[in-house]
Amino acid sequence: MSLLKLEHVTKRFGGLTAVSDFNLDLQEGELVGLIGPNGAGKTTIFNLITNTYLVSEGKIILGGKDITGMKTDKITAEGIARTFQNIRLFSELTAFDNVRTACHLRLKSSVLSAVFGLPGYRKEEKEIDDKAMALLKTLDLEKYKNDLAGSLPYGLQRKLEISRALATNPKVLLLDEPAAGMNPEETLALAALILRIRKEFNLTVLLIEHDMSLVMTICERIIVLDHGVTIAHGLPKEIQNNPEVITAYLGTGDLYA
Ligand SMILES: Nc1ncnc2c1ncn2[C@@H]1O[C@H](COP(=O)(O)OP(=O)(O)OP(=O)(O)O)[C@@H](O)[C@H]1O
Repeated sequence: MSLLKLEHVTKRFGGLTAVSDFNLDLQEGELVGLIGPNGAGKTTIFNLITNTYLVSEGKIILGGKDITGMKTDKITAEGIARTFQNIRLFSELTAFDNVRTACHLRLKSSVLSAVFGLPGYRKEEKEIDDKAMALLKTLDLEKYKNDLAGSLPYGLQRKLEISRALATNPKVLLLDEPAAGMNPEETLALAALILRIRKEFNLTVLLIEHDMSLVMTICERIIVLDHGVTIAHGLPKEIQNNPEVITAYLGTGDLYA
């Protein structure tokens, strides 16, 4: 079943067309890779899906509902979560509190019940603590729960970002270069982790990644962008042998990294 659709999506920044007539039909449960050389328009697509940038043209549809132009927090509530290329954590908060704050995005109690510490609010706070702890466990981060996020090694910060994204109960998870800064061993573990959380949380995943070993191993299909234009779309094997893709990457060495 189709879960997330982008129809003829275009984004212009003044005279620059960062994304041009982009189409995507993400099926429920799929893991799709979005690749392309630097500046191809990949992160812009994430920013369009989450309405961090307003589309210039086109539509974004989630589960049959048009979410184009919807406020970013409503899009989160509709079930889309993301991580960022440049990690965005509260570096002065502990790992636990980072996940807790993300869980609060789904809090149901009113401000009034929070101010007066009413039972409903206290119950919800306890549920949030439990959920945050469970998420840290899922990502093998529980032993770092009291460490400040900013003090964690890069690879662990990336995992903490994923646990924050999961805290909002997403249907669709947008991962923006989750392997950046990871060594080959960590990247291998990340591949297993992405597959595991997809299953455990019934996720549909769109993955931006420069690490081709990761993309080619775990993605079921791949979309390739170059200068905002989709130049190829297919199975990992097809993409690896596509002459246009090889040309786009020529000189970057990324495709066979
Ligand atoms: N807010 C903005 N204002 C103006 N131009 C922008 C803005 N955001 C992105 N761009 C431009 O849009 C193009 C696509 O950028 P984008 O960050 O989406 O590429 P990318 O494929 O994610 O690249 P990378 O792999 O290096 O992260 C680039 O030319 C970039 O400079």
